[in-house]
Amino acid sequence: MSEAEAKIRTRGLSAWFGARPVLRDIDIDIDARGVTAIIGPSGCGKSTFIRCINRLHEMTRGARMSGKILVDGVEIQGPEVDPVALRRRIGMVFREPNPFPAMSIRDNVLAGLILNHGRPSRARGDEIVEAALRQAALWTDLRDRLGAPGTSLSSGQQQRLCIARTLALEPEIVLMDEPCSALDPVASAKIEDLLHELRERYTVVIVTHNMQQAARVSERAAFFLDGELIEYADTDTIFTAPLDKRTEDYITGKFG
Ligand SMILES: Nc1ncnc2c1ncn2[C@@H]1O[C@H](COP(=O)(O)OP(=O)(O)OP(=O)(O)O)[C@@H](O)[C@H]1O
Repeated sequence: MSEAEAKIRTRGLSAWFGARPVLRDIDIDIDARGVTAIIGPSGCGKSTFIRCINRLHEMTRGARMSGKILVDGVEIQGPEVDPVALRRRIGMVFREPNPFPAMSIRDNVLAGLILNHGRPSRARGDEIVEAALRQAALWTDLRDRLGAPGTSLSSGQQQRLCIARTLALEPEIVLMDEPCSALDPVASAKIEDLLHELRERYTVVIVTHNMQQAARVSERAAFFLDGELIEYADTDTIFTAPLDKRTEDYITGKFG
């Protein structure tokens, strides 16, 4: 993987909560487009890693990071980078579906845009809502009830609505933190199907504790342990011929 091609590059990325180190010296290059899975046992720093990439980590009291994160070769921590603008380019989907309860489905999709740029015209809003719901595979189901509350949907639909809300901002990178952990297997399968579509257009980085899911949805996988990046390779290699014994022990279920 050449450095010039990497969409996201970290060099010596370390992170702390208070005095406690949770990421140590992570160097990784993530190519544009496709899905990269971040795997590893609970507490190994997976969420912290992706929260550094969109500068959410630094919003936590007492949390800090050092090292470099580059997106398209440009450092994202510099004082000249506006974290809010950065988060439009680097969207995030969280574990629990979190649509805004007081808002309609339509306004939920537009929420990020309204916050950033004000309410678009009716016609432009319609276009954005349709495009985002289509990408989230919700348009056919929801086109006739866009005025209903976002919370009237099933939890799987709510999570896809949150994905639509992220996509409405036309991000380049989509970070997902265990997006299926609150969903049943059928709803999880729908999100996985969606990932197969999104990989064509976006650079997706997904944290998952589900090995089968990582194997199904990702092209590349990074195994973290105790805040360190132990191994990073194409997903087939990680699952069939890992180089590091610790990766092998983890993927074969010996710990974690
Ligand atoms: N807000 C916080 N304050 C203090 N420590 C935290 C905070 N959030 C996470 N940690 C600690 O930092 C370490 C890394 O957490 P992180 O959530 O990044 O791990 P993870 O691999 O995503 O874990 P899990 O799979 O359980 O979510 C853990 O030991 C966790 O307890």
